[in-house]
Amino acid sequence: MTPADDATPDGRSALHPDADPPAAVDLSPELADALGRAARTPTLVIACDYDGTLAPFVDDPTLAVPAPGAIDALDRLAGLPRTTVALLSGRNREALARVSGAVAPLVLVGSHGSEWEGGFDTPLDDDELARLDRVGSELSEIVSRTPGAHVEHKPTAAVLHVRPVEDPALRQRAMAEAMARPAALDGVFVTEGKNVVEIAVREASKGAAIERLVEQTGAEIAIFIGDDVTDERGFARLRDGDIGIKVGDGRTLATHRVADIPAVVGLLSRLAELRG
Ligand SMILES: O=P(O)(O)OC[C@H]1O[C@H](O[C@H]2O[C@H](CO)[C@@H](O)[C@H](O)[C@H]2O)[C@H](O)[C@@H](O)[C@@H]1O
Repeated sequence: MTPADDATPDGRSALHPDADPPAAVDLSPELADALGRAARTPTLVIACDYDGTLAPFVDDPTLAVPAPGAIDALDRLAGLPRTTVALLSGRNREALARVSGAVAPLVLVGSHGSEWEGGFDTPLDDDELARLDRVGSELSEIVSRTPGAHVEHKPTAAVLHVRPVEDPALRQRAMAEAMARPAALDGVFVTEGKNVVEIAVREASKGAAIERLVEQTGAEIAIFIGDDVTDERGFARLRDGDIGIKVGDGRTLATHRVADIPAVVGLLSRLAELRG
């Protein structure tokens, strides 16, 4: 099925009719203050990670739809003056568009910040293509011996997924083999995420993507919300006065934290009310 096959007349995917927004959420006083400041700033960028931030984790990445109210809150914000809202994901851009159902004016940035509306700034050269092919083959060989595992192929990376592998020993073995072999090749960039090892032939950073959004818009404040280790590269590049929000547990460079995805939807809705 192509993206157009399941599109509704407004261009949004029929996979995700938006549901009612969640109940109001309790925010820390510090985060409530920060949102107030963001609401009053003339030009604002809001960048959100996707999986684990707007969409709950599921075994099949093609079925990871947004939480109820998430896209609605982002749409409300994106409809406000001088407010740029981006989905900033490790997924390739086409997959991000399909699962999220997000359409313009929401900005979609894929492949950990390196894939924009016009594609990649520079296409892969022959060496990179050959390396990507080898990484994909080696991961496929590991998958052939690991029931439940699968490989996700992206324009600049291949990803080993082990979330559906029931046996923890097999899961661990597959991850270890990926780290010992394709991830150890010269010229690859490795990211260990939640039940995934991603092996890319191009380096990408969500931090650089946030900086690009800020540069394009002249935003005084950028908000970045994310849950995974890859999102730390985004938090690390925020400026004084920007607002980093970590979702869930774990060490982080973010200045604020919320418990879960419903809290993300709640804070986005609150921000839309304050700025609207
Ligand atoms: O940067 P993100 O938007 O958070 O994307 C990170 C990776 O997300 C996807 O994998 C994760 O979600 C899957 C679906 O819920 C889950 O099965 C997997 O275990 C998670 O790691 C996506 O498939 C990857 O390509 C992204 O890099």
